[in-house]
Amino acid sequence: MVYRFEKRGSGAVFTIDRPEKRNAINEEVMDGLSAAVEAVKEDESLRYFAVTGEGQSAFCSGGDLSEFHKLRTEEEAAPMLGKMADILLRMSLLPVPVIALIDGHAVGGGCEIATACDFRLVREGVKCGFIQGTLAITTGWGGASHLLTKSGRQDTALRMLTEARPMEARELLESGWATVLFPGDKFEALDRFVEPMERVHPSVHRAYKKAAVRRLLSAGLSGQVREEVAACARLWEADVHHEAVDRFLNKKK
Ligand SMILES: CC[C@@H](C(=O)O)C(=O)SCCNC(=O)CCNC(=O)[C@H](O)C(C)(C)COP(=O)(O)OP(=O)(O)OC[C@H]1O[C@@H](n2cnc3c(N)ncnc32)[C@H](O)[C@@H]1OP(=O)(O)O
Repeated sequence: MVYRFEKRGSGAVFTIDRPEKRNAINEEVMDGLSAAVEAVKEDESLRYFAVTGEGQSAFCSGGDLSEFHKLRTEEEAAPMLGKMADILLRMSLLPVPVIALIDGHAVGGGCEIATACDFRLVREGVKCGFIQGTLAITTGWGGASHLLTKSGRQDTALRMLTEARPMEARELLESGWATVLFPGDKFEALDRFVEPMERVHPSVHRAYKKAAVRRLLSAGLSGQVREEVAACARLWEADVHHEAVDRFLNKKK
């Protein structure tokens, strides 16, 4: 199994379990996350949903380039991008707070998954970034739309996207992307984070989350995500993108 979905205390945790691939996302992980999102949506006993990655090397390294490199054209890339963008959109609209528990680097689509969450708990020393630009593509899973919709400062958000570099944890906190930084064990950090929430009746969380969802939808998030998928698919088929992915996949050969 390349993922785990488990209840934990008052919440549920989805763990991407491909540490040897730095928790890169393939179709099987996508299907697992999609099913987990549906299960959380239907389970009224849950107070939160957390997403994390196995091990401390990576939260998630984005799309599995060895698998998705087979997609060559705009028409081939668009369904894969659209599928994950839809899963992340549904995750962001869940009726409970959604938490990214980031214990290792989050790059590319990994950074998009984290951005689609309501909160980002980042271990000190970890780096996160929208590095897609180094592969001559934009974000294709809706990450830029989530970032630009939720971010207080458009200049900060655009800088993160256009510089396309992994950022230090301290910088991520200062930019407002990271909610908190934590030292040490990720589940202790998660428990510390949810403990004050657990003193409040869950119906209050659900009511506030509904207000947050209304704000996202009234800002036109769904349509922006669709446009983002299409823009990434157009760039995907260019030689400059395929050459950059070849360089990554062949770097040790
Ligand atoms: C497709 C959607 C698109 C989007 O819409 O956002 C994307 O996500 S584009 C993908 C962006 N991701 C990348 O460019 C890959 C980034 N990976 C890294 O920068 C590094 O791997 C890391 C996450 C910083 C970790 O570095 P390190 O600990 O030094 O590990 P290695 O680089 O040696 O990797 C170990 C192993 O894992 C393979 N790997 C890593 N990431 C991916 C990936 N995204 N897809 C496929 N495989 C990946 C890497 O090739 C190594 O394999 P072996 O050489 O066989 O051990």
